Amino acid sequence: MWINKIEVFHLSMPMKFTFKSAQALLNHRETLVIKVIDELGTVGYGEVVAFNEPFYTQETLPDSKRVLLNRFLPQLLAREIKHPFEIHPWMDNVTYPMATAGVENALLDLFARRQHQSIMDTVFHEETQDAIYAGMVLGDLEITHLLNQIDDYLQEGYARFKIKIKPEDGFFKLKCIREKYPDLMLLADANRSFRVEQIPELKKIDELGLLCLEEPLAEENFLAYQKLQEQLTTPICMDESIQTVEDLKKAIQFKACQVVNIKVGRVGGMYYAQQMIELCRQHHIHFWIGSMMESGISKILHVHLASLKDNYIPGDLSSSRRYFSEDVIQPEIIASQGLIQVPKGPGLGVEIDEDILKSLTINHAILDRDML
Ligand SMILES: O=C(O)CCC(=O)c1ccccc1C(=O)O
Ligand SMILES: [Mg+2]
Repeated sequence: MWINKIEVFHLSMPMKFTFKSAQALLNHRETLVIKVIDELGTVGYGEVVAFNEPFYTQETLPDSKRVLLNRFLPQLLAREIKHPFEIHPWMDNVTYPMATAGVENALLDLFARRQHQSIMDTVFHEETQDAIYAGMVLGDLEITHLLNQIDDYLQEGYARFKIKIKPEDGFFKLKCIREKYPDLMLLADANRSFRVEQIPELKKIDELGLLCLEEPLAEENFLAYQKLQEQLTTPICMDESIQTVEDLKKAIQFKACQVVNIKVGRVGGMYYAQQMIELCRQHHIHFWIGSMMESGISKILHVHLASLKDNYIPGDLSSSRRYFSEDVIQPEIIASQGLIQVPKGPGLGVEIDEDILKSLTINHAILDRDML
């Protein structure tokens, strides 16, 4: 197939509240939506989920946008493609995993639509669930607010909660939650905020029966993680510490973690996400699906991935309305009684509302094969 036209929509989505983690404050979300159109007029969408600031990983949205418009997208228009994964040898997934993933995801959506297949059926050849359990992520909130939010979302049907923590009060908050809800499915994400001297705090957290502890250490070496995992019963979960398949192999070799949070953008696309899932399966590492406060285009892809039957826990996947007052996909994502339906149609299985997409766009670029 040939890609004849590519559109890049730079979105700015106002958030309904300010999200706070150990590393960042976020009150609006910018991403890039990539729309690809082939010679038959088939359309596919993908999203580049880099943040404006490098608080999570190194790639920033201005970097992704520059490399896409100057290099990746003109190169894509210039070659025939038999399968979306063919882009990986020449797109730089180490420096620009999120840009690469956005392009690959758009091509996969298009490719699957061409084949009249769901995006999961084009990549994985296995049975999947029709619905998945939703999971709520709560930022670093003041304790009474945090407990109230848990009450509210429990009533809405959410059963799994992830709390963003920092060294100063992470144990205190988790202990309060545990006292009120002894059986809650609970995990914590420290986003690399604990220094090695603060390991005693992590040992206290270890007593609270968490499903896993995500990215506890500021230390970026797997030996430190190995030593920590030896001292903890709670499984350590890696997120931003694993960006490439090589990183995952190293983490396995070091026994640095027992669990991996998979996000398609962070790892450079479904091609790598699938390789990582297979590696996890071979080495008895648990995996589950994260999220990045993105629009429905990337989030619904993660809903699809979370439909693999051996996910360790429900993902960071909640209703579109949790963060945004409107979503660019139709139907939007709805967690009802704690469940999200997995779309069945071709590609991502959802339609894009171009009116909403355009209303959220702050910059729009069009590349055409005729212009090469
Ligand atoms: O999308 C969500 O619901 C929040 C998920 C989350 O915690 C997160 C969101 C953006 C960047 C990094 C992370 C993370 O898991 O560390
Ligand atoms: Mg995380």
